[in-house]
Amino acid sequence: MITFRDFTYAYPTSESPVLHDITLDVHPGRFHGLVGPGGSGKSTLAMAGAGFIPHAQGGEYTGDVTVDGLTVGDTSLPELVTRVGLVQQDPFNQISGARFSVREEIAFGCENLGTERGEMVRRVDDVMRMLDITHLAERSPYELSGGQQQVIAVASMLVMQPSVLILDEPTSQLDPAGSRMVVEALATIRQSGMTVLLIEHKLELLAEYADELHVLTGGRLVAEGTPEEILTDTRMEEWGIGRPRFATAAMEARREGAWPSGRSLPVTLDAAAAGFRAFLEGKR
Ligand SMILES: Nc1ncnc2c1ncn2[C@@H]1O[C@H](COP(=O)(O)OP(=O)(O)OP(=O)(O)O)[C@@H](O)[C@H]1O
Repeated sequence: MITFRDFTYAYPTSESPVLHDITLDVHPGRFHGLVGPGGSGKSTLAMAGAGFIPHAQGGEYTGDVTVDGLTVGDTSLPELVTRVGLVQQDPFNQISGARFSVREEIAFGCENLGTERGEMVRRVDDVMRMLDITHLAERSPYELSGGQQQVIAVASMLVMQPSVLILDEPTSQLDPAGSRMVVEALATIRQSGMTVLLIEHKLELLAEYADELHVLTGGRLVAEGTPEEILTDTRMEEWGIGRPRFATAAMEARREGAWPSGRSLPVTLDAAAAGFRAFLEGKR
């Protein structure tokens, strides 16, 4: 579990705080999504959750962040790394450089944690299967595409089985099928009790898989709720986030009188199809 309590933070070179009064609970076994326009502070919040802020970045903060009850500011990074994994935005920066093959790269974190060898091999195989990268096992991580490196970065964190996993746009270089596979794997893995916080611009995927969404604009949390509540919020355009295509299509239809009256806007393809079907049935 991660908690933020009245957390305000400024980088060493910032003139004013980048995050303001963040109070947020990310619960075990729940899949939380974080959305916000560019520059709203999402990556900063991710780094604060993983302890890179303040330990690696420095800066000034007030308030608290805790991971599994440990106050991040008072806990060393090596201690935090055993509990919380961060998949950063640029996968290339996350490759250790210390290993030759994808299999060894994925195992690297477990080796550092001292995981027993048989257990480590089993976990690496499981994660590669889950993310459909078994065929890349003997390749060098450096000769892979950006999208493949992103999947390797996710695998390298999942294999350590942290109690909290924070991912900063892990699908930005992936095609729709690859993106869905990664987000689906996160939704599956959280059922084992892992806490997941995903920063993601692909709203349709959040609509389908997340339990709860948080909206960050200008360094402030301005809304939270279910995907249905957040993604159909009339302020989504004003916040610079947009909305799922299915909600936009239904809004257009509603303006034309072609959406069942009183029915809420859909955020998934299935909900949109059901709405249009209900409208057509009502016409018969
Ligand atoms: N190392 C840094 N030092 C000073 N300011 C920074 C640093 N990193 C980010 N910022 C500033 O903090 C603010 C929030 O940036 P952040 O990267 O957290 O936003 P973001 O929502 O993740 O953006 P994006 O979606 O574009 O990745 C921005 O104004 C950015 O310029």
